Amino acid sequence: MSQTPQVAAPPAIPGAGGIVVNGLRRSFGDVRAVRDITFEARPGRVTALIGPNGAGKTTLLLMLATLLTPDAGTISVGGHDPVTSPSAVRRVMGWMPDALGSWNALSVRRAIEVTALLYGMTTERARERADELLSLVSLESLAQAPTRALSRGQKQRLSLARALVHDPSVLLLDEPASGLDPAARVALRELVRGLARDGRTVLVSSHVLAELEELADDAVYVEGGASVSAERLARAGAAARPWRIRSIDPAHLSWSIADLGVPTADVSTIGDAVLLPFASDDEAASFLAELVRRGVRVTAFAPAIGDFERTFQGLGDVDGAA
Ligand SMILES: Nc1ncnc2c1ncn2[C@@H]1O[C@H](COP(=O)(O)OP(=O)(O)OP(=O)(O)O)[C@@H](O)[C@H]1O
Repeated sequence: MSQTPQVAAPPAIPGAGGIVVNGLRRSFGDVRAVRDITFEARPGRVTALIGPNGAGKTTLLLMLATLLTPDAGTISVGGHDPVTSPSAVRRVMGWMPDALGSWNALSVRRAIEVTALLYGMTTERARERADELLSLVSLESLAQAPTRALSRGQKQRLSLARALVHDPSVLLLDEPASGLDPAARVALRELVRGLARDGRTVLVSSHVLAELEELADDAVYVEGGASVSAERLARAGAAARPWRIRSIDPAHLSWSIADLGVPTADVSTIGDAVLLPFASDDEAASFLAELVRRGVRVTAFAPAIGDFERTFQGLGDVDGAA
């Protein structure tokens, strides 16, 4: 992705790359879909947008993508305001919606070319760009297929190709991995990480937290239309999380756990692994040392859930407004 943009974007505000959102609000009639969202997504990093169903994520993305006007608050995308300078934002921003739009009759190649033409590229350059992107998202073999014939995962890849046509510096990805098979997910992760490494700002919305753990550097949590405060996040992130423990001798492991005074209610099993909650990494490390000291032959000892998931689950347990 080292293409020179074919459409020169107006100069962005120096030092104002990335996405900066402050006090954003948007209602639909009586429904306050977004009531107070504030966050920053920085260039060179992948930022996860995390929240339960109906939290306001899609409404937020639509406002960032210039497709919906906020009722209040400010937005800067790559240094431009989507409300006052929507065309400038569209030039620097690539948007991958959670479902590919129509254009059913067009071939895959043509769908990319037409997008490139809409961004003002010449016919020749649009063709070249289609070649580059078909290869990038591994759709060369389907270049002539009508887009209606694509599977869900193939449509996702075409959608990503279209979002990248104009080599944007800011990328908004809504559930990008949905429908992708495991190999395509790994390829997507590597592609997105590479795009961020090159200095782009990437904001990814997904419900699959395990996937975001491997993809994102930072996270913004949204709940009931509002971004969650740093203070609440810190409390949620401090909640105990389960660790998965395995041993060559499961009976010795179980017996030692009981002998160490762990309440039975805290112990659960998945297959041949034991799950135990620890309040901190320090507590987990001490417990492991004790197991080893007792001669338990431990083969695996690791958190069963990642940081994003622990925080997400912890938010359900801590009190207080977002
Ligand atoms: N056009 C609309 N008209 C009325 N209500 C809407 C509209 N769009 C969204 N909403 C409401 O706003 C709230 C936030 O919706 P939004 O789609 O932004 O949530 P989300 O976080 O993307 O949810 P999900 O994770 O389920 O996709 C929901 O209560 C939804 O019903």
